[in-house]
Amino acid sequence: MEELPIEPHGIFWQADFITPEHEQSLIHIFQHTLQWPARSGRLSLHYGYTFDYKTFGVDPDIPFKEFPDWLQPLIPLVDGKPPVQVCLQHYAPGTGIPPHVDTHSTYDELFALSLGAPVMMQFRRGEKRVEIDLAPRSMMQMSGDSRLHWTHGIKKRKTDTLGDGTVRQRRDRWSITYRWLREGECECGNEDLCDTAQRRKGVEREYRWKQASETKPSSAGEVTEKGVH
Ligand SMILES: O=C(O)CCC(=O)C(=O)O
Ligand SMILES: [Fe+2]
Repeated sequence: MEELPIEPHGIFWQADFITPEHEQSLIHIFQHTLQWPARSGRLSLHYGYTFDYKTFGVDPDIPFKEFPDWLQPLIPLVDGKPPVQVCLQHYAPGTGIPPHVDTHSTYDELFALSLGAPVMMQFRRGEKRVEIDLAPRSMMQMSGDSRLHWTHGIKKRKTDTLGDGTVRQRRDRWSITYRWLREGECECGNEDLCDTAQRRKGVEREYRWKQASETKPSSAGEVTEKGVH
């Protein structure tokens, strides 16, 4: 894979990860053999451990689901290891995914394979916005800054405007995201985006407040002030 020479840093790319024929056979399976949830919006099917939308981690109560036959040849290995969690998503035209970072504390490596129609993904950091055209059959890896310090999302809309001003209609798109579990804690320290940094900040805040109230019984005004910071 090659790193894209852009900001955000850390996006690695492999065009044509599979052939158009292979892609068509997968889309046929997605459309005709899989049971999708009966609702509108972005739809997800989970393999391996299941993503838990309450904790944004893996759901410990749902047993590991074996990867189906069609998924086996599409599994990337990191240091020889397959992902623990694979999510197939269907985006009908007009659907998207809100800007987010995949949970720092739970996941380490992150890959995404795009199938079907292309779509623009937006990366954001502060005021910065970078649009990346996710071409079908491309495999993307988000690592480093792109993984930890920028959010990524897909706007809910029916068209995308390309760099040259062309307006492109959205069509059905599928993505397969692959996640590996993090060993140890995330040390990125980004208090806006990292749940580990946020937890540590919370622990420290509570600890300081507790220490202050234990060692120096103070007026209600002071306690309130310490509680806020
Ligand atoms: O659809 C994609 O390419 C990416 C989806 C995504 O960001 C996610 O599932 O966390
Ligand atoms: Fe994501």
